[in-house]
Amino acid sequence: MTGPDAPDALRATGLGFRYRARGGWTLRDCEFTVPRGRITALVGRNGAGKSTLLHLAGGLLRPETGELQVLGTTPGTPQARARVALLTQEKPLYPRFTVADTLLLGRKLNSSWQQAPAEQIVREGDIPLHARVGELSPGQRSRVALALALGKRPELLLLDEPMADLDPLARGEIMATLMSEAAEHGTDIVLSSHVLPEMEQTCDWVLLMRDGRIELSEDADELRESHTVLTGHADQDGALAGQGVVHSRTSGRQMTALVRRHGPLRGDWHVERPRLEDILIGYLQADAPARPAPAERTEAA
Ligand SMILES: Nc1ncnc2c1ncn2[C@@H]1O[C@H](COP(=O)(O)OP(=O)(O)OP(=O)(O)O)[C@@H](O)[C@H]1O
Repeated sequence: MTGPDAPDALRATGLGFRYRARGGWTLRDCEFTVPRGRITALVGRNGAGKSTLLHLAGGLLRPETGELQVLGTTPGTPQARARVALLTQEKPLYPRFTVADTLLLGRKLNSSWQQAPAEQIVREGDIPLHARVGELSPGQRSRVALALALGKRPELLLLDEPMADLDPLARGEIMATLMSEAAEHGTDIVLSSHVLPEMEQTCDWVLLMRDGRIELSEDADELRESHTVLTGHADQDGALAGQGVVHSRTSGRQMTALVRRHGPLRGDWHVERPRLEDILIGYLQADAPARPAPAERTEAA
């Protein structure tokens, strides 16, 4: 089901999780929605909790507190498994199987299996169908794992750094295939990656994690609209009171700041519209979540 009444691609309320061996909370108080029809960039520093969140969404882990829904269903249930595909960093494949055997297994296990997109991904990588998976390079194995995930023709595709070991040309091809899948079949994609420039053209929703919490879950264009990069004399930083300063740095007398605009700007600034990449880097560089404007603090008090 799509349209305004369709369940969200992802919805979390009070979501918390901890690994038993570790003790402390890995995810805490996560509240967010990702609407349908989006290609989502899942970003955050190493250890922020991205893989854990994707494992929960794929049904490999269970929440300790709260709830996470995928397409309106509980992850890991047969209904969710039929509609959601998760590609983890481990990319579990049978090394003794040939590529053809691997795709055949995908076909046998999935009633919605589509051979054509799966084979396309493999052929684009010049991977012989008779090659054994265990003898492929890591990048080639990534391709086969992606082929398996796409062949399932999922409604929601969860990808955990799927292209980390692919060469730049392969990355471009895979991205293009993912985009055309999303456009043709309305596939929702959540893509965890540290390669921010790749997110610029492809992603239209951002899920940004910090220390196990969700800091942003927002439309990419709204983020671009609401943020500004300011450059000016450092002695006027007081003029930024009331703005949401995400991150700033001073070099000599010059200050550069990424700001979430709240009302008119004071001071004498050179103003630039940031790319999505600039915004994400600003949030990742910040030591703490962006300060709310004082007006909001007053309301909340
Ligand atoms: N199986 C596990 N057992 C115990 N702790 C774990 C396990 N997997 C991850 N963690 C811990 O949970 C935290 C979040 O890890 P996670 O892999 O979800 O982060 P991430 O954002 O995906 O990181 P990266 O960008 O490095 O892939 C980290 O502190 C990590 O050490």
